[in-house]
Amino acid sequence: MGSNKPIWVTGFMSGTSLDGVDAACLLTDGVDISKFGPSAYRPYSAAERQLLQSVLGRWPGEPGLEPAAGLILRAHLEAWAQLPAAELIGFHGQTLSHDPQNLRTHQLGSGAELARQAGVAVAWDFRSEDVARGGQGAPLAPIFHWALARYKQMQEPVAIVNLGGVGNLTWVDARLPPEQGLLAFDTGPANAPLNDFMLKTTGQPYDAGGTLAASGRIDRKIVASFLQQPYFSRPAPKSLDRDSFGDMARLVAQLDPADAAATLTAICVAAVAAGVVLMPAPPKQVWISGGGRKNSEVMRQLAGNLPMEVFDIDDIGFDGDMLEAQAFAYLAARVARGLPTSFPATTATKAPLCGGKISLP
Ligand SMILES: Nc1ncnc2c1ncn2[C@@H]1O[C@H](COP(=O)(O)OP(=O)(O)OP(=O)(O)O)[C@@H](O)[C@H]1O
Ligand SMILES: CC(=O)N[C@H]1[C@@H]2OC[C@@H](O2)[C@@H](O)[C@@H]1O[C@H](C)C(=O)O
Repeated sequence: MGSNKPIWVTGFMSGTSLDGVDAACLLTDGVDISKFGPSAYRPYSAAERQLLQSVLGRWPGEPGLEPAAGLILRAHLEAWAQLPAAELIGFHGQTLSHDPQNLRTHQLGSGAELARQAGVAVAWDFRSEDVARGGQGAPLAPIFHWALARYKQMQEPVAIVNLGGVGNLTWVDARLPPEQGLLAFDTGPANAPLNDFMLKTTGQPYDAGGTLAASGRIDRKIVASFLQQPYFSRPAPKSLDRDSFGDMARLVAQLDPADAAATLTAICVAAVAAGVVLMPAPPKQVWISGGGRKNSEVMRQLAGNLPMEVFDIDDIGFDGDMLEAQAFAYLAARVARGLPTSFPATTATKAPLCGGKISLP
C-alpha cells in the first residue's frame, strides 16, 4: 500500500435500496483500472431489511443501533468469504442519515472491526471529512466514473447515471484531469419511492421489470408539480438523503396502483432529465447503471425523455450491478495512496480532498 503498483482491492456497497451487500474485486493503482475481478452479492432477508429500515434516520450514539451494526458486519464478512483474498477492503457501510447542511452524515458499520475480523486493512468512513469541511459528502463514485471513461478511452464527454434508491449523475470528460473533467450530483429520488410504494401496496419489494408501471398512466400534473421543487434547478454539486422528499406515497395516494407506479417511475426519469440540463455540455451518450436499468419502463421513459443515446452500462462492457462496489474498491486504493476522492465539482468541497481512513487488522 502507498506505492503506485496496482493491488487487488475488494469494495463493498450496501446501498439505499437496502437489498443487500454488493462486493467486487478490482485491480487498480487508484488511478487506472488494470482489471475487473470477481464479484459477489449477499442479499438481506426480509427481516434483515426491516431491521435496517427501522434504524434509518438515526445518528451515531442514538440507542438501538447495535443489532443493525452487527448485521452489517456479518453480511459484509459473508460477502468477503465468497471472494478471493484481496490486499485491501473499501467499506462504505450503510447510510442511515445524510445531512450535509449540518455537516453530518452517518454510515453504519465499523471498518476497524471489519479489519480485525477479515484480517486485512480496511479503508472506510469515506464521507465524514468531506461533510465536516462543508462538502456534500456525496456522490463519491464520480472519480471512479472518470476511471471508467478513461478505461474505455472515451474521446468525448459521457454521462453516467446510477439509479439506485437515489439517482446520481456524473458528467465526465476523461481527456481532462479530474479537477476539470467532472461534474456530479444526485438527480433525485430513483427506486426508493417506488420500492416503498410496491412493498406497501403489493407486498413486493420492487416493480420487477417495471411491469406494473408499464400498465399504468402517468399523472403528468403530479410529476410537473414535484419537479417544481427548488432542488431540481439548484446548481450542482448537490446531494440527497434517501428520504429527502418525505413519504412520496402521499403524492400518488389518490391513484390506482398501476397509475401510481407509472407516476413514481416518471418522477425518477424527470429528475434525470432535469439533471441533464445542468451538465456543462450535452454528451452524446448516457450510460445507465444500478438496479433501475433493469426496469424496462424506466429505460423506455429515459429513451423517450433524454435528448441523447441511452445505454444500459452492461452493453458498454461494464457490470451495472457492481459499479458502486467497484467504486469503493477504487476509492480505497486512492485513500491508501493519499489521492483525492472528492473534488469541488463532485461534492462542492472547497479543494480536492482525500476522505476516508484506514484501519489495520
Ligand atoms: N429486475 C428489476 N426490475 C425492476 N427494478 C429492479 C430490478 N432489479 C433491481 N431493481 C431496482 O433496483 C434497486 C436496487 O438498485 P441498486 O442495487 O443499484 O441500489 P442501491 O445500490 O441499494 O442504491 P444506491 O445507489 O442509492 O445506494 C431495487 O431495489 C429495485 O428497485
Ligand atoms: C449519502 C449516501 O450514501 N449517498 C448515496 C446514495 O445512493 C446514491 C446517491 O445517494 C449517492 O449520492 C450515494 O452513493 C453513491 C455510491 C456515491 O456516493 O457515489
